[in-house]
Amino acid sequence: MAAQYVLGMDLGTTSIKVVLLDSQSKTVTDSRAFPASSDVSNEDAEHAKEQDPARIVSALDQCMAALPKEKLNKVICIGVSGQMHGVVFWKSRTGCKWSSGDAGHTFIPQDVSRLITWQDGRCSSDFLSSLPKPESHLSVATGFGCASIFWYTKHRPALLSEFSVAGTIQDYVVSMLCGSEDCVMTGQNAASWGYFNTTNNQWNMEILKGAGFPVHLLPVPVESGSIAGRTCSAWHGIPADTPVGAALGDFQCSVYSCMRDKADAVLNLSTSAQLTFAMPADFTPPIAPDPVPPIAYFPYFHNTYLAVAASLNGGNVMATFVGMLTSWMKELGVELSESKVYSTLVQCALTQPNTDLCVTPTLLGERHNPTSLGRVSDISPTNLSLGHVTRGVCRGILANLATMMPPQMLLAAGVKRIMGSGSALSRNEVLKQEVERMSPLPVVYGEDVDSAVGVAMVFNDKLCKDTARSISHSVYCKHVT
Ligand SMILES: Nc1ncnc2c1ncn2[C@@H]1O[C@H](COP(=O)(O)OP(=O)(O)O)[C@@H](O)[C@H]1O
Ligand SMILES: O=C(CO)[C@@H](O)[C@H](O)[C@H](O)[C@H](O)COP(=O)(O)O
Repeated sequence: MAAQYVLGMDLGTTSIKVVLLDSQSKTVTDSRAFPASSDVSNEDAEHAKEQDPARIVSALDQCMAALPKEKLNKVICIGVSGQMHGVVFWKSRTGCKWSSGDAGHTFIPQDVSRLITWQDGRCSSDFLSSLPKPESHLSVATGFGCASIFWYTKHRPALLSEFSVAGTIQDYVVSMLCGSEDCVMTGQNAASWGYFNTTNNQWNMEILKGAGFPVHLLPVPVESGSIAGRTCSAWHGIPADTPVGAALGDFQCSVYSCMRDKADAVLNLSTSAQLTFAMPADFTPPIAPDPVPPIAYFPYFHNTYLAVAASLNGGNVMATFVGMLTSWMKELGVELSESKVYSTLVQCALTQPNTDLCVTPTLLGERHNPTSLGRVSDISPTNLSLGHVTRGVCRGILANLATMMPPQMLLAAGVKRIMGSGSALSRNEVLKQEVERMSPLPVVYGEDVDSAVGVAMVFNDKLCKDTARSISHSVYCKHVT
Protein backbone atom coordinates (compact mmCIF):
# COMPACT_ATOMS: atom_id res chain seq x y z
CA MET A 1 0.00 0.00 0.00
CA ALA A 2 1.28 3.53 -0.86
CA ALA A 3 2.49 5.51 2.14
CA GLN A 4 0.03 7.85 3.85
CA TYR A 5 0.78 10.51 6.43
CA VAL A 6 -0.78 12.35 9.34
CA LEU A 7 0.35 15.96 9.68
CA GLY A 8 0.90 17.19 13.26
CA MET A 9 1.40 20.88 14.00
CA ASP A 10 2.18 22.64 17.24
CA LEU A 11 1.65 26.39 17.54
CA GLY A 12 3.93 27.02 20.53
CA THR A 13 4.62 30.29 22.30
CA THR A 14 8.13 30.55 20.86
CA SER A 15 8.17 28.33 17.79
CA ILE A 16 5.98 26.52 15.30
CA LYS A 17 6.65 22.85 14.65
CA VAL A 18 5.24 20.46 12.05
CA VAL A 19 5.79 16.72 11.59
CA LEU A 20 4.72 14.05 9.14
CA LEU A 21 3.92 10.73 10.75
CA ASP A 22 3.89 7.66 8.50
CA SER A 23 0.47 6.27 9.21
CA GLN A 24 1.46 2.64 8.89
CA SER A 25 4.89 2.47 10.54
CA LYS A 26 3.87 5.18 13.06
CA THR A 27 7.26 6.82 12.68
CA VAL A 28 8.03 10.48 12.11
CA THR A 29 9.51 10.83 8.63
CA ASP A 30 9.93 14.62 8.51
CA SER A 31 9.84 17.52 10.94
CA ARG A 32 10.42 21.26 10.68
CA ALA A 33 10.44 24.11 13.23
CA PHE A 34 10.66 27.88 12.84
CA PRO A 35 10.66 30.62 15.46
CA ALA A 36 7.32 32.42 15.46
CA SER A 37 8.87 35.79 16.48
CA SER A 38 5.32 36.98 17.02
CA ASP A 39 5.51 38.97 20.29
CA VAL A 40 4.08 42.48 19.97
CA SER A 41 4.00 45.21 22.58
CA ASN A 42 0.84 46.89 23.83
CA GLU A 43 1.39 50.12 25.74
CA ASP A 44 -2.33 50.30 26.30
CA ALA A 45 -2.59 47.54 28.92
CA GLU A 46 -0.15 47.08 31.79
CA HIS A 47 1.62 43.67 31.81
CA ALA A 48 0.04 42.73 28.47
CA LYS A 49 1.61 39.82 26.55
CA GLU A 50 0.29 39.64 23.04
CA GLN A 51 1.25 37.97 19.78
CA ASP A 52 0.48 38.69 16.14
CA PRO A 53 -1.52 35.83 14.51
CA ALA A 54 -0.26 36.89 11.05
CA ARG A 55 3.33 36.16 12.12
CA ILE A 56 2.30 32.84 13.66
CA VAL A 57 0.59 31.79 10.41
CA SER A 58 3.56 33.01 8.40
CA ALA A 59 5.94 30.83 10.50
CA LEU A 60 3.51 27.94 9.98
CA ASP A 61 3.66 28.58 6.21
CA GLN A 62 7.47 28.51 6.38
CA CYS A 63 7.38 25.14 8.14
CA MET A 64 4.85 23.72 5.68
CA ALA A 65 6.76 24.99 2.63
CA ALA A 66 9.84 23.13 3.92
CA LEU A 67 8.06 19.73 4.04
CA PRO A 68 8.41 17.40 1.03
CA LYS A 69 5.65 18.22 -1.48
CA GLU A 70 5.25 14.62 -2.64
CA LYS A 71 4.33 13.59 0.92
CA LEU A 72 1.95 16.48 1.56
CA ASN A 73 -0.48 15.28 -1.08
CA LYS A 74 -0.60 11.95 0.77
CA VAL A 75 -1.72 13.51 4.07
CA ILE A 76 -4.92 11.81 5.24
CA CYS A 77 -5.54 13.75 8.46
CA ILE A 78 -4.35 16.97 10.16
CA GLY A 79 -3.91 17.41 13.93
CA VAL A 80 -3.26 20.80 15.52
CA SER A 81 -2.08 21.57 19.05
CA GLY A 82 -0.87 24.80 20.55
CA GLN A 83 -0.35 27.12 23.46
CA MET A 84 -3.25 26.87 25.85
CA HIS A 85 -5.18 29.52 27.81
CA GLY A 86 -4.78 32.32 25.22
CA VAL A 87 -7.58 33.98 23.25
CA VAL A 88 -7.84 35.48 19.78
CA PHE A 89 -10.96 37.07 18.23
CA TRP A 90 -11.99 37.06 14.60
CA LYS A 91 -14.91 37.89 12.31
CA SER A 92 -16.94 34.93 11.14
CA ARG A 93 -16.52 34.31 7.39
CA THR A 94 -13.78 36.95 6.93
CA GLY A 95 -11.21 35.64 9.42
CA CYS A 96 -8.77 34.98 6.59
CA LYS A 97 -8.16 35.42 2.88
CA TRP A 98 -7.16 32.44 0.73
CA SER A 99 -4.63 32.95 -2.03
CA SER A 100 -2.49 30.81 -4.29
CA GLY A 101 1.20 31.25 -4.95
CA ASP A 102 4.43 29.23 -5.20
CA ALA A 103 3.56 27.29 -2.04
CA GLY A 104 0.12 26.35 -3.41
CA HIS A 105 -3.01 27.50 -1.60
CA THR A 106 -2.44 29.33 1.68
CA PHE A 107 -4.50 31.59 3.94
CA ILE A 108 -3.60 34.99 5.37
CA PRO A 109 -5.27 36.22 8.59
CA GLN A 110 -7.64 39.16 8.14
CA ASP A 111 -10.21 40.62 10.54
CA VAL A 112 -8.36 38.98 13.46
CA SER A 113 -7.34 40.50 16.81
CA ARG A 114 -4.02 39.94 18.48
CA LEU A 115 -3.57 36.80 20.52
CA ILE A 116 -3.65 37.53 24.26
CA THR A 117 -1.40 34.76 25.55
CA TRP A 118 -1.15 32.66 28.70
CA GLN A 119 1.75 34.91 29.80
CA ASP A 120 -0.51 37.97 29.88
CA GLY A 121 -0.55 39.64 33.28
CA ARG A 122 -3.20 42.34 32.85
CA CYS A 123 -5.75 40.70 35.18
CA SER A 124 -4.64 41.77 38.66
CA SER A 125 -5.55 39.79 41.78
CA ASP A 126 -8.14 42.49 42.58
CA PHE A 127 -9.68 42.16 39.13
CA LEU A 128 -9.76 38.36 39.36
CA SER A 129 -11.38 38.45 42.79
CA SER A 130 -14.15 40.72 41.38
CA LEU A 131 -15.17 37.90 38.97
CA PRO A 132 -17.83 35.31 39.83
CA LYS A 133 -16.74 31.96 41.29
CA PRO A 134 -16.55 29.30 38.56
CA GLU A 135 -18.42 26.02 38.78
CA SER A 136 -15.29 24.02 38.01
CA HIS A 137 -12.43 22.48 39.91
CA LEU A 138 -10.02 24.78 38.05
CA SER A 139 -9.56 28.30 39.34
CA VAL A 140 -9.19 31.24 36.98
CA ALA A 141 -5.84 33.01 36.55
CA THR A 142 -4.58 35.94 34.51
CA GLY A 143 -3.92 34.88 30.91
CA PHE A 144 -6.92 32.50 30.89
CA GLY A 145 -9.27 33.16 27.94
CA CYS A 146 -12.40 33.88 30.01
CA ALA A 147 -10.51 36.23 32.36
CA SER A 148 -9.09 38.12 29.35
CA ILE A 149 -12.60 38.39 27.80
CA PHE A 150 -13.97 39.68 31.12
CA TRP A 151 -11.15 42.27 31.09
CA TYR A 152 -12.11 43.40 27.59
CA THR A 153 -15.80 43.52 28.53
CA LYS A 154 -14.93 45.91 31.35
CA HIS A 155 -12.07 47.94 29.87
CA ARG A 156 -12.26 47.77 26.05
CA PRO A 157 -15.82 46.75 25.06
CA ALA A 158 -15.42 48.45 21.66
CA LEU A 159 -12.77 45.92 20.63
CA LEU A 160 -15.06 42.99 21.41
CA SER A 161 -17.88 44.45 19.37
CA GLU A 162 -15.66 44.25 16.25
CA PHE A 163 -15.52 40.43 16.38
CA SER A 164 -18.00 37.56 16.41
CA VAL A 165 -15.90 34.44 17.16
CA ALA A 166 -13.18 33.60 19.72
CA GLY A 167 -10.83 30.68 20.34
CA THR A 168 -7.24 29.76 21.04
CA ILE A 169 -4.76 30.30 18.20
CA GLN A 170 -4.91 26.57 17.39
CA ASP A 171 -8.73 26.74 17.21
CA TYR A 172 -8.41 29.70 14.84
CA VAL A 173 -6.15 27.73 12.49
CA VAL A 174 -8.51 24.73 12.54
CA SER A 175 -11.50 27.02 11.79
CA MET A 176 -9.70 28.66 8.87
CA LEU A 177 -8.56 25.34 7.40
CA CYS A 178 -12.13 24.03 7.59
CA GLY A 179 -13.72 27.29 6.41
CA SER A 180 -15.99 27.15 9.48
CA GLU A 181 -18.25 30.03 10.38
CA ASP A 182 -17.93 29.32 14.09
CA CYS A 183 -15.35 27.73 16.37
CA VAL A 184 -15.32 24.34 18.07
CA MET A 185 -13.13 23.78 21.13
CA THR A 186 -12.10 20.58 22.89
CA GLY A 187 -12.42 20.21 26.67
CA GLN A 188 -8.61 20.39 26.89
CA ASN A 189 -8.50 23.95 25.57
CA ALA A 190 -11.84 25.01 27.10
CA ALA A 191 -10.63 23.96 30.58
CA SER A 192 -7.60 26.20 30.06
CA TRP A 193 -9.91 29.23 29.61
CA GLY A 194 -11.65 28.80 32.98
CA TYR A 195 -15.42 28.69 33.68
CA PHE A 196 -15.62 25.26 32.08
CA ASN A 197 -17.02 22.20 33.81
CA THR A 198 -14.85 19.28 32.68
CA THR A 199 -17.31 16.71 34.06
CA ASN A 200 -20.16 17.61 31.68
CA ASN A 201 -17.92 19.30 29.05
CA GLN A 202 -19.99 22.52 29.24
CA TRP A 203 -19.30 26.19 29.86
CA ASN A 204 -20.63 27.74 33.09
CA MET A 205 -23.24 29.44 30.91
CA GLU A 206 -25.57 30.75 33.63
CA ILE A 207 -22.74 32.13 35.79
CA LEU A 208 -21.15 33.83 32.79
CA LYS A 209 -24.46 35.26 31.50
CA GLY A 210 -25.26 36.55 34.98
CA ALA A 211 -21.94 38.43 35.07
CA GLY A 212 -22.49 40.13 31.71
CA PHE A 213 -19.97 37.96 29.83
CA PRO A 214 -20.44 38.00 26.02
CA VAL A 215 -21.42 34.32 25.85
CA HIS A 216 -21.99 34.50 22.08
CA LEU A 217 -18.17 34.46 21.81
CA LEU A 218 -17.82 31.07 23.54
CA PRO A 219 -16.73 28.26 21.21
CA VAL A 220 -18.85 25.10 20.89
CA PRO A 221 -17.41 22.40 23.21
CA VAL A 222 -16.48 19.08 21.54
CA GLU A 223 -14.76 15.94 22.73
CA SER A 224 -10.95 15.86 22.74
CA GLY A 225 -9.84 13.65 19.85
CA SER A 226 -12.86 14.41 17.66
CA ILE A 227 -12.77 15.70 14.09
CA ALA A 228 -13.67 19.39 13.62
CA GLY A 229 -14.26 19.29 9.87
CA ARG A 230 -12.48 18.93 6.53
CA THR A 231 -10.14 21.29 4.72
CA CYS A 232 -12.18 23.74 2.63
CA SER A 233 -9.38 24.11 0.08
CA ALA A 234 -6.11 22.50 -0.92
CA TRP A 235 -3.44 23.79 1.52
CA HIS A 236 0.29 23.58 0.82
CA GLY A 237 -0.41 20.61 -1.43
CA ILE A 238 -2.65 18.77 1.06
CA PRO A 239 -5.85 17.91 -0.82
CA ALA A 240 -9.12 19.71 -0.07
CA ASP A 241 -11.58 17.65 2.00
CA THR A 242 -8.88 16.22 4.31
CA PRO A 243 -10.17 15.64 7.90
CA VAL A 244 -8.91 18.13 10.52
CA GLY A 245 -8.96 17.24 14.22
CA ALA A 246 -10.43 19.70 16.72
CA ALA A 247 -7.41 21.47 18.26
CA LEU A 248 -5.83 19.99 21.39
CA GLY A 249 -3.69 21.39 24.20
CA ASP A 250 0.07 21.33 23.66
CA PHE A 251 0.53 20.06 27.21
CA GLN A 252 -1.69 16.98 26.72
CA CYS A 253 -0.11 16.30 23.31
CA SER A 254 3.42 16.40 24.70
CA VAL A 255 2.28 13.81 27.26
CA TYR A 256 0.68 11.66 24.53
CA SER A 257 3.97 11.67 22.60
CA CYS A 258 5.84 9.89 25.37
CA MET A 259 3.74 8.53 28.26
CA ARG A 260 3.65 4.76 27.80
CA ASP A 261 1.85 3.75 31.00
CA LYS A 262 0.79 4.91 34.45
CA ALA A 263 4.30 4.45 35.78
CA ASP A 264 5.59 7.28 33.55
CA ALA A 265 5.66 10.89 34.65
CA VAL A 266 6.37 13.48 31.95
CA LEU A 267 8.53 16.56 32.28
CA ASN A 268 7.94 18.98 29.42
CA LEU A 269 10.19 22.00 29.04
CA SER A 270 9.26 24.42 26.28
CA THR A 271 8.54 28.13 26.87
CA SER A 272 6.70 27.05 30.02
CA ALA A 273 7.27 23.84 32.02
CA GLN A 274 5.04 21.03 33.23
CA LEU A 275 5.68 18.01 35.42
CA THR A 276 2.78 15.59 35.28
CA PHE A 277 1.48 12.09 35.93
CA ALA A 278 -1.77 10.31 35.07
CA MET A 279 -4.49 10.05 37.69
CA PRO A 280 -6.24 6.67 38.15
CA ALA A 281 -9.08 6.10 35.65
CA ASP A 282 -11.76 6.49 38.33
CA PHE A 283 -10.47 9.89 39.52
CA THR A 284 -13.06 12.66 39.59
CA PRO A 285 -11.92 16.21 40.25
CA PRO A 286 -13.16 18.17 43.27
CA ILE A 287 -16.35 20.21 42.76
CA ALA A 288 -14.93 23.63 43.61
CA PRO A 289 -11.62 25.32 42.80
CA ASP A 290 -8.88 25.57 45.37
CA PRO A 291 -6.40 28.26 44.28
CA VAL A 292 -3.79 27.39 46.91
CA PRO A 293 -2.19 24.08 45.84
CA PRO A 294 0.35 24.20 43.02
CA ILE A 295 -1.12 21.03 41.46
CA ALA A 296 -3.98 21.23 38.96
CA TYR A 297 -5.98 18.42 37.36
CA PHE A 298 -6.24 18.90 33.62
CA PRO A 299 -8.50 16.84 31.35
CA TYR A 300 -6.68 14.34 29.14
CA PHE A 301 -8.65 11.89 26.94
CA HIS A 302 -11.78 9.76 27.61
CA ASN A 303 -12.66 11.43 30.95
CA THR A 304 -9.24 10.87 32.47
CA TYR A 305 -7.09 13.52 34.14
CA LEU A 306 -3.45 14.48 34.50
CA ALA A 307 -2.12 15.87 37.77
CA VAL A 308 0.18 18.71 36.73
CA ALA A 309 2.57 21.21 38.21
CA ALA A 310 2.18 23.78 35.41
CA SER A 311 4.95 26.28 35.88
CA LEU A 312 4.92 29.65 34.12
CA ASN A 313 8.70 29.67 34.37
CA GLY A 314 10.38 27.17 32.05
CA GLY A 315 12.50 27.78 28.95
CA ASN A 316 11.32 31.40 28.98
CA VAL A 317 13.61 31.99 31.99
CA MET A 318 16.66 30.94 29.97
CA ALA A 319 15.31 32.97 27.03
CA THR A 320 15.01 36.06 29.27
CA PHE A 321 18.55 35.52 30.59
CA VAL A 322 19.88 35.21 27.03
CA GLY A 323 17.90 38.27 25.93
CA MET A 324 19.24 40.27 28.89
CA LEU A 325 22.86 39.36 28.13
CA THR A 326 22.42 40.05 24.41
CA SER A 327 21.00 43.52 25.08
CA TRP A 328 23.66 44.32 27.72
CA MET A 329 26.36 43.36 25.23
CA LYS A 330 24.73 45.48 22.53
CA GLU A 331 24.77 48.45 24.90
CA LEU A 332 28.43 47.69 25.54
CA GLY A 333 29.10 47.68 21.81
CA VAL A 334 29.28 43.91 21.14
CA GLU A 335 26.82 42.14 18.81
CA LEU A 336 26.33 38.40 19.31
CA SER A 337 23.55 36.18 18.03
CA GLU A 338 21.20 34.64 20.58
CA SER A 339 22.09 31.12 19.43
CA LYS A 340 25.78 31.85 20.09
CA VAL A 341 24.87 33.12 23.57
CA TYR A 342 22.82 29.96 24.30
CA SER A 343 25.61 27.62 23.22
CA THR A 344 28.27 29.58 25.15
CA LEU A 345 26.19 29.63 28.32
CA VAL A 346 25.55 25.89 28.11
CA GLN A 347 29.27 25.20 27.56
CA CYS A 348 30.27 27.42 30.51
CA ALA A 349 27.76 25.73 32.83
CA LEU A 350 28.88 22.25 31.76
CA THR A 351 32.35 23.10 33.06
CA GLN A 352 30.79 24.32 36.32
CA PRO A 353 28.99 21.24 37.65
CA ASN A 354 27.98 22.88 40.92
CA THR A 355 27.18 26.27 42.37
CA ASP A 356 26.32 27.79 45.73
CA LEU A 357 24.52 30.65 43.99
CA CYS A 358 20.82 30.33 44.71
CA VAL A 359 18.49 31.47 41.89
CA THR A 360 14.70 31.39 42.29
CA PRO A 361 13.71 32.13 38.69
CA THR A 362 9.97 32.73 39.09
CA LEU A 363 10.03 35.78 36.83
CA LEU A 364 6.31 35.49 36.07
CA GLY A 365 5.28 34.34 39.55
CA GLU A 366 3.20 31.15 39.59
CA ARG A 367 -0.56 30.77 39.27
CA HIS A 368 -0.83 29.58 42.88
CA ASN A 369 1.44 32.40 44.06
CA PRO A 370 1.31 35.24 41.53
CA THR A 371 3.03 37.91 43.60
CA SER A 372 6.15 35.94 44.52
CA LEU A 373 8.65 36.91 41.82
CA GLY A 374 12.28 35.86 41.21
CA ARG A 375 15.22 36.22 43.61
CA VAL A 376 18.97 35.62 43.65
CA SER A 377 20.69 34.97 46.97
CA ASP A 378 23.99 33.75 48.43
CA ILE A 379 25.90 35.94 45.98
CA SER A 380 29.65 35.99 46.62
CA PRO A 381 32.67 37.24 44.63
CA THR A 382 33.45 33.65 43.63
CA ASN A 383 30.12 32.61 42.12
CA LEU A 384 29.54 35.28 39.51
CA SER A 385 30.97 33.59 36.42
CA LEU A 386 28.70 32.78 33.47
CA GLY A 387 29.07 29.12 34.41
CA HIS A 388 27.86 29.68 37.99
CA VAL A 389 24.96 31.92 36.99
CA THR A 390 23.76 29.66 34.15
CA ARG A 391 24.03 26.59 36.38
CA GLY A 392 22.08 28.49 39.05
CA VAL A 393 19.34 29.52 36.59
CA CYS A 394 18.93 25.96 35.23
CA ARG A 395 18.96 24.45 38.72
CA GLY A 396 16.43 27.05 39.87
CA ILE A 397 13.96 26.14 37.08
CA LEU A 398 13.96 22.49 38.19
CA ALA A 399 14.01 23.29 41.91
CA ASN A 400 10.91 25.46 41.45
CA LEU A 401 9.10 22.59 39.68
CA ALA A 402 10.17 20.22 42.46
CA THR A 403 8.64 22.50 45.10
CA MET A 404 5.39 22.42 43.13
CA MET A 405 5.42 18.63 42.67
CA PRO A 406 7.93 17.06 45.09
CA PRO A 407 9.60 13.75 44.11
CA GLN A 408 7.76 12.04 47.04
CA MET A 409 4.47 12.82 45.30
CA LEU A 410 5.67 11.04 42.15
CA LEU A 411 6.85 8.05 44.18
CA ALA A 412 3.55 7.88 46.08
CA ALA A 413 1.68 7.89 42.75
CA GLY A 414 3.61 4.82 41.62
CA VAL A 415 5.76 6.63 39.08
CA LYS A 416 8.83 4.64 38.04
CA ARG A 417 10.49 6.92 35.50
CA ILE A 418 10.38 10.45 34.12
CA MET A 419 10.07 11.00 30.37
CA GLY A 420 11.69 14.25 29.21
CA SER A 421 10.06 16.20 26.38
CA GLY A 422 10.21 19.64 24.78
CA SER A 423 12.93 21.38 22.85
CA ALA A 424 14.09 23.65 25.69
CA LEU A 425 15.19 20.42 27.41
CA SER A 426 16.48 18.52 24.39
CA ARG A 427 18.70 21.48 23.39
CA ASN A 428 20.17 22.14 26.84
CA GLU A 429 22.50 19.56 28.47
CA VAL A 430 22.65 21.58 31.70
CA LEU A 431 18.89 21.39 32.17
CA LYS A 432 19.11 17.63 31.53
CA GLN A 433 21.81 17.29 34.22
CA GLU A 434 19.67 19.25 36.66
CA VAL A 435 16.61 17.07 35.96
CA GLU A 436 18.70 14.00 36.73
CA ARG A 437 20.04 15.59 39.89
CA MET A 438 16.53 16.47 41.09
CA SER A 439 14.94 13.15 40.27
CA PRO A 440 15.23 10.02 42.40
CA LEU A 441 13.83 8.18 39.34
CA PRO A 442 15.49 7.35 36.01
CA VAL A 443 15.01 10.01 33.34
CA VAL A 444 14.47 8.96 29.73
CA TYR A 445 14.71 11.29 26.74
CA GLY A 446 12.86 10.03 23.69
CA GLU A 447 13.50 11.07 20.13
CA ASP A 448 10.77 13.18 18.61
CA VAL A 449 8.80 13.66 21.79
CA ASP A 450 6.83 16.83 21.72
CA SER A 451 3.36 18.17 21.06
CA ALA A 452 3.50 18.14 17.24
CA VAL A 453 4.35 14.42 17.33
CA GLY A 454 1.76 13.81 20.06
CA VAL A 455 -1.11 15.40 18.13
CA ALA A 456 -0.18 13.43 14.98
CA MET A 457 -0.17 10.23 17.08
CA VAL A 458 -3.59 11.04 18.58
CA PHE A 459 -5.22 11.29 15.15
CA ASN A 460 -3.28 8.41 13.65
CA ASP A 461 -4.42 6.19 16.54
CA LYS A 462 -7.98 7.41 15.96
CA LEU A 463 -7.78 6.54 12.25
CA CYS A 464 -6.43 3.08 13.10
CA LYS A 465 -9.25 2.48 15.60
CA ASP A 466 -11.92 3.78 13.19
CA THR A 467 -10.52 1.58 10.40
CA ALA A 468 -10.44 -1.47 12.68
CA ARG A 469 -14.02 -0.72 13.73
CA SER A 470 -15.26 -0.33 10.15
CA ILE A 471 -13.46 -3.53 9.07
CA SER A 472 -15.03 -5.53 11.88
CA HIS A 473 -18.36 -3.80 11.09
CA SER A 474 -18.16 -4.84 7.41
CA VAL A 475 -17.16 -8.38 8.40
CA TYR A 476 -20.20 -8.40 10.74
CA CYS A 477 -22.43 -7.01 7.97
CA LYS A 478 -21.24 -9.69 5.51
CA HIS A 479 -21.86 -12.30 8.16
CA VAL A 480 -25.46 -11.28 8.90
CA THR A 481 -26.54 -10.69 5.28
N1 LIG B 1 19.62 28.00 20.61
C1 LIG B 1 19.03 27.48 21.68
N2 LIG B 1 19.69 26.60 22.47
C2 LIG B 1 19.10 26.07 23.56
N3 LIG B 1 17.84 26.38 23.96
C3 LIG B 1 17.15 27.25 23.21
C4 LIG B 1 17.68 27.84 22.04
N4 LIG B 1 16.74 28.67 21.52
C5 LIG B 1 15.66 28.58 22.33
N5 LIG B 1 15.89 27.74 23.36
C6 LIG B 1 14.97 27.38 24.45
O1 LIG B 1 13.79 26.82 23.89
C7 LIG B 1 12.64 27.47 24.47
C8 LIG B 1 11.51 27.46 23.48
O2 LIG B 1 11.22 26.14 23.16
P1 LIG B 1 10.08 25.79 22.12
O3 LIG B 1 9.96 24.31 22.08
O4 LIG B 1 10.35 26.49 20.85
O5 LIG B 1 8.84 26.42 22.85
P2 LIG B 1 7.29 26.45 22.53
O6 LIG B 1 6.85 25.02 22.27
O7 LIG B 1 6.72 27.00 23.78
O8 LIG B 1 7.10 27.32 21.35
C9 LIG B 1 13.11 28.86 24.83
O9 LIG B 1 12.30 29.42 25.83
C10 LIG B 1 14.55 28.58 25.27
O10 LIG B 1 14.64 28.22 26.63
O1 LIG C 1 -1.19 25.30 32.45
C1 LIG C 1 -0.68 24.70 31.59
C2 LIG C 1 -1.04 23.29 31.37
O2 LIG C 1 -1.82 22.88 32.40
C3 LIG C 1 0.27 25.42 30.79
O3 LIG C 1 1.53 25.42 31.32
C4 LIG C 1 0.28 25.29 29.29
O4 LIG C 1 0.63 24.02 28.86
C5 LIG C 1 1.18 26.35 28.74
O5 LIG C 1 1.01 27.47 29.50
C6 LIG C 1 0.91 26.78 27.37
O6 LIG C 1 0.21 25.81 26.68
C7 LIG C 1 2.19 27.18 26.70
O7 LIG C 1 2.91 26.08 26.22
P1 LIG C 1 4.35 26.24 25.59
O8 LIG C 1 4.28 27.23 24.51
O9 LIG C 1 5.25 26.61 26.70
O10 LIG C 1 4.67 24.86 25.07
